[in-house]
Amino acid sequence: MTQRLILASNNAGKLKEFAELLGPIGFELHPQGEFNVPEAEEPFGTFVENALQKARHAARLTGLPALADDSGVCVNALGGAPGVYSARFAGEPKSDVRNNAKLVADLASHADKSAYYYCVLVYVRHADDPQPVIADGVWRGRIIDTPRGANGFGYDPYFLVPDFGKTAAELAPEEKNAVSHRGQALRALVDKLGKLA
Ligand SMILES: O=c1nc[nH]c2c1ncn2[C@H]1C[C@H](O)[C@@H](COP(=O)(O)OP(=O)(O)OP(=O)(O)O)O1
Ligand SMILES: [Mg+2]
Repeated sequence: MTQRLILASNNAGKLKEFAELLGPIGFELHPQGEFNVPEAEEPFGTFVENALQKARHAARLTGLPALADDSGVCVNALGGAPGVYSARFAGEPKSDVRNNAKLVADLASHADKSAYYYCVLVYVRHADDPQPVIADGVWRGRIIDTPRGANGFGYDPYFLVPDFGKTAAELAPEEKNAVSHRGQALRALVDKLGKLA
């Protein structure tokens, strides 16, 4: 049986990855934009609080179950920055180009380029769901200063994945989904939903 689900995101890169991951396993996905849901506030200092806020916001405005993703890149030499502030690292309005330029500049004087992507997903059955389903994922790599690849989104052209010798933007979509922070989190979430069903 297919399950209708609102994706509580306006990020086209995320929406594409969710469609690739969830479409084939029986979810009928609707980006929140289809319901004219505006972007939720993300005022918190933790990924999980922001994801919960986004999921509740979409569920409240649509009356449907909602899935939200809050994610970012955490750089060890920068004390975990940009982390939860990844989307607005270089200020408003959000810009991947300026975020990546700032990341490379901030790291220039550091030898340690290690980093990881983090993703937390929150699923709510309705806005006041007392049992949100939560799962997360981590994907380790390092930041390079010259972009490579045209796939993916965000920081992907600068995120080198040692196991592949490629950036996340050089991986095919299915390769990225198989190992990424988002892919890991989503498989864990689906597993939990199955157990609850
Ligand atoms: O796989 C990824 N590949 C590249 N970059 C990524 C990835 N995953 C997260 N990121 C970056 C993009 C953005 O700078 C931030 C997420 O910010 P975040 O607030 O969660 O998303 P967003 O504002 O773009 O869309 P929305 O809140 O509507 O879901 O981390
Ligand atoms: Mg956001």
